[in-house]
Amino acid sequence: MFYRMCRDALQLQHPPPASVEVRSAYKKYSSSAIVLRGVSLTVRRNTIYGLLGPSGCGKTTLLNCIVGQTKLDNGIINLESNGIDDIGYMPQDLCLDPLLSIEEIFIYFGTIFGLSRNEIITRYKYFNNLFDLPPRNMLINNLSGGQQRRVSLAIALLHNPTLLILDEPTVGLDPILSEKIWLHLSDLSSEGKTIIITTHYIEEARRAHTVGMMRSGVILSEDAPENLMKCYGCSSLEDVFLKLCMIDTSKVIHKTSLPIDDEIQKKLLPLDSNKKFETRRFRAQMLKNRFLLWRNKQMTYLMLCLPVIITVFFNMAIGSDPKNINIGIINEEIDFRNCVNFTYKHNNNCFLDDKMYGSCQLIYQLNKRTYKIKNYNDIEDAKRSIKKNKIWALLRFNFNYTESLKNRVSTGRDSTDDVIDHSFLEFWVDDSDRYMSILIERDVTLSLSDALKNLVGSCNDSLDKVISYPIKIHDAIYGSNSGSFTQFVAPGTVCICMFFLPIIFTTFVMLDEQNDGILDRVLTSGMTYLEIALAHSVVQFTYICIQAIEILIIMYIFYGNPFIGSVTIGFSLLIVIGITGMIYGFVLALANDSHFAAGFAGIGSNFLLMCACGFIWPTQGARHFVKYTNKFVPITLAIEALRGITMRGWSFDHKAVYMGFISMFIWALIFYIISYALYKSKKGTWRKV
Ligand SMILES: Nc1ncnc2c1ncn2[C@@H]1O[C@H](COP(=O)(O)OP(=O)(O)OP(=O)(O)O)[C@@H](O)[C@H]1O
Repeated sequence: MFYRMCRDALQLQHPPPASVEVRSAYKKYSSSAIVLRGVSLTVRRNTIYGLLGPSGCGKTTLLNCIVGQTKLDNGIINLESNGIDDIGYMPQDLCLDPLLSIEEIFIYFGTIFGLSRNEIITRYKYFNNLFDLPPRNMLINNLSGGQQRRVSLAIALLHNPTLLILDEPTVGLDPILSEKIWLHLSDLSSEGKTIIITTHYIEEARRAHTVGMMRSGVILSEDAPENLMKCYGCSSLEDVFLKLCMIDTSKVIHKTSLPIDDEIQKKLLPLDSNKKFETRRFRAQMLKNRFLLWRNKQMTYLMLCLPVIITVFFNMAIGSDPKNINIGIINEEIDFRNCVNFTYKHNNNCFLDDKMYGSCQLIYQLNKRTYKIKNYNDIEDAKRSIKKNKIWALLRFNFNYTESLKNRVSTGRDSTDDVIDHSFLEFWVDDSDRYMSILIERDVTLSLSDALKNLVGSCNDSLDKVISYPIKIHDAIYGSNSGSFTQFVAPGTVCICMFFLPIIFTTFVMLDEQNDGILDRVLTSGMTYLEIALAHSVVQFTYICIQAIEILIIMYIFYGNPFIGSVTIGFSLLIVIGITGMIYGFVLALANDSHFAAGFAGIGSNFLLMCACGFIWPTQGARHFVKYTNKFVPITLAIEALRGITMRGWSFDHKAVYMGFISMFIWALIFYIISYALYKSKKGTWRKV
């Protein structure tokens, strides 16, 4: 009561109009974290308003609400300023990109606010003089805490805004510099600026025109410092604050529910009415990207080298048949060391007339296919060797193997059971590695076929035909008859590379943006998520094009994998895949708050995708529901399309090719919708809470 009378007596007759008005502001982060409990304050035009209060009382939350970064649950905020460019906000933390230099930070924020390069340089020189800034080429990361705060303050003042909101600008600074800052703020207020400043140093706030004392989410008192001291009969603001706390604590602390009157914010705050896209801000973001690419050369090299490394390693490691495989032989018809004494090759000999051994012929053919032969006498001993992985397979020739073959060939269907039995080659294999066992079986069968051809030699023509398989294999319609596994997997590898690399880059770059409040500060400067995403897309698109060219050159020119279709269509498909991967990267960045979680989600989803997309195994071989759903997995149809383009020369008019494109467009659209929905639902850094 006494205070009110005293205040009324001291009140100015015609106070300046309000520049910022907050009425009954309520904000809670959760039911147990009510931070603002009906804050009301008035900041007069061209004055300095010192917002004082202990740590955690809600000062930063209130400032965030004023700049529009955080939304009130209840209450009204009225700002005199028209647009976001009218506000200069210095957050409590640094919130500046640590990898940029001071000069680059000035250029970045200056461009956001539409300053010309000359204006930026002039402003830099001015602040350099005023705040004694470090050399302009120094990285933010390498500055001391005090130097960082000075740069941060200079950035908030850079575009000469009418309303300045400064969250503890003097914390940690030496007294001379704090003094300089306060003097400068006083000059600014007399030049027509309005300033809200928070500080822990209560006495420092004596220089403010008005002081608001805040505790537990309410303003306990608000007046000129000298009025407060006079009315409360104190000699310092510290004492006033102590007195206020003792008077009001009980009233304030227990007031936890929201007010009944539901007056909500009606007037749009500058951030809300900000345009979604402005060329100057897009240009600023592009500049920042360029600075960061230049600074972060390691990342740039990695993005350019990774496709090359993956493609080279793929061609070196995958698809070639294994060589020098150990195979055991039990040869009962002749000591295999003596094979060299007998005719191996087709020498116009006929095994019906000459002394030739079928076992020796087969060993010769296996040697030609680089198999290493190990001799065994005992079958159990040889099987033990298979179990110990010393040999992969075992072949056993009966003591009269060649003789039985001769009889079988000569007597045909009249051959006895013994003859038939002894003419069989016995074969055991280690099937724990299915691909190896298939290869060995194939090679043994082919070697046997070649060995038989040599054995019959020039016996007579019909015999040659009788012993060969009853099939005529003509030239392949697509591909070659001797196509390798590499050629089958190459399109899948290319598509996965083109899909996966943009996912990693986009996810990590977009998550980096939100690190340490950097995004918050930039958004508060007016930048929008759309501008950031578009500027990133330009960089990513450039990478996608370069990566596609690298991969095509290495996979199809350097390593000579078949590519008989249109290069333009193949290249376009890779670009579409890359763009879809990029949009999926946005989804991961929006769906996860940390690099760690996004990394897991990215690697996990890609692993699933690789299993189902037919990259390593034909989709027709999938089982159960995967068989019916794998074509709906991203890039399955794109891989089929690329295989059609490269191996079969198909063009756009072929269903497989246009379906590959259509499927990628649909997935891009789905990812876009998901990322948009995530963005809309996102609270915190990306959107206002
Ligand atoms: N995003 C959030 N979610 C939940 N609680 C939050 C969030 N941000 C702030 N708080 C809580 O709100 C309270 C007020 O925080 P705020 O940062 O506004 O205080 P402050 O007065 O600025 O403190 P200081 O001077 O230490 O910066 C704190 O208890 C804090 O833990």
